[in-house]
Amino acid sequence: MKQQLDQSSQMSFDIFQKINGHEQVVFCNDPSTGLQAIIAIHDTTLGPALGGTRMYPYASVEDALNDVLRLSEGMTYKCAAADIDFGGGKGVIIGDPKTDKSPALFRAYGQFVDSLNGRFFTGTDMGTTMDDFVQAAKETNFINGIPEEFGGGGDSSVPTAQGVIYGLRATSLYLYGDEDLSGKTYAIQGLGKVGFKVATHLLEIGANLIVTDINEEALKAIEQIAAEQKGNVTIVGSDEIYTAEADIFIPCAMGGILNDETIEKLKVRAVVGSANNQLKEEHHANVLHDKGILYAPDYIVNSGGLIQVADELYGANKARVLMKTKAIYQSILEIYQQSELDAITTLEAANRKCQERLEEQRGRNNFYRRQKSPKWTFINEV
Ligand SMILES: NC(=O)C1=CN([C@@H]2O[C@H](COP(=O)(O)OP(=O)(O)OC[C@H]3O[C@@H](n4cnc5c(N)ncnc54)[C@H](O)[C@@H]3O)[C@@H](O)[C@H]2O)C=CC1
Ligand SMILES: O=C(O)CCC(=O)C(=O)O
Repeated sequence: MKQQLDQSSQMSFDIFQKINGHEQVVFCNDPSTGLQAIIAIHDTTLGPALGGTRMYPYASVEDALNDVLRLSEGMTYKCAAADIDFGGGKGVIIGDPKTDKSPALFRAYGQFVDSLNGRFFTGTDMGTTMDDFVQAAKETNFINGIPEEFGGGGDSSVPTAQGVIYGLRATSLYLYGDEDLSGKTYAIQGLGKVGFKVATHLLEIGANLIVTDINEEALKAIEQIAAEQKGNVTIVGSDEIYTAEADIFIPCAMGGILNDETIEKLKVRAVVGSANNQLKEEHHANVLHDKGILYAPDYIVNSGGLIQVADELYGANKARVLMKTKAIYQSILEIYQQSELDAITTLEAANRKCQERLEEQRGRNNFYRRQKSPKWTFINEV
């Protein structure tokens, strides 16, 4: 017995070390549906936690935990940067989205979300779709980004993709003195919900694309659109995307793709994409900076989806969503300018801005309670 107690106290210690900086981490286990999920709530200084739920065939529980911890922390910064009264949270479901999904699994997940009683709101992310969350929404009200006919604000990847386009325009203005995106070449990694919309828009305006995806159907679909529009698309392998001769690299798949190995290969002038946690580690922002590659902080570029789902919780308003999404353009430009002025990386410039907002608000309410709904601070600005 003694030995068992010692072991368990050792384990608790390790877990608490690992989740240090997070308020709450919930392990969700439902053997009958096969659901194994982790929900992480990083910081509710600004309001209840908000963040999508990812489904991915993680190689280990530790990988899943690492991912959800980092993603939820990113959401705290994303909310602060977008001036949204929500905090950082995220969910991950361990499983293959192609083979392990079922309506029952998402209903079981919905029950776990409901058990948090409003401390965590969630919806789609990589590997999950609106249909999945229509199932989850049968069990809880704390779901967003579902179709309008089910009471949601619709597909959040639409404003996310719009935000990426605004980020690209700001980058183009900063680098080339002209925000026009046509005629340039873009390397896109991932043609899913966000990447496909970005690619389609760029083709429509006459840009050249170099694309990669592990999903053959997505590649065929973009080829077809290019053929219809007489656009220029080159398909490359997963590794070749890093050596693509392009103006801007647009990562729209998984995180950690900007690392020692890949940055070395990059031939682009800037990186502007939707993928969360693009930098493998924070110091990779310096590696990019030293190489003269402009990095648009991911959590600012990809905040369009968050802007929409946060708005939805107060009654969806498309004009307000578009207005706030457009602000990504100005935010990105300001971050580039601040980084140049202070001779710091763009990531540091963005982080400083977020830390200031968090500090300013910390005294107000440092632990969200459901009885105290956050107040919408953004009134009649449309
Ligand atoms: N959907 C949204 O509104 C938001 C998405 N994001 C982030 O943007 C990224 C993309 O999200 P979604 O488009 O929603 O996901 P998705 O699951 O719809 O699309 C991801 C695409 O990447 C492809 N992919 C996966 N591994 C790959 C690899 N090794 N090489 C090339 N392609 C690969 C997949 O086949 C898929 O087509 C994720 O990192 C997500 O967290 C961030 C903010 C909001
Ligand atoms: O886009 C969403 O649906 C929610 C926000 C989110 O999870 C994200 O920005 O990563």
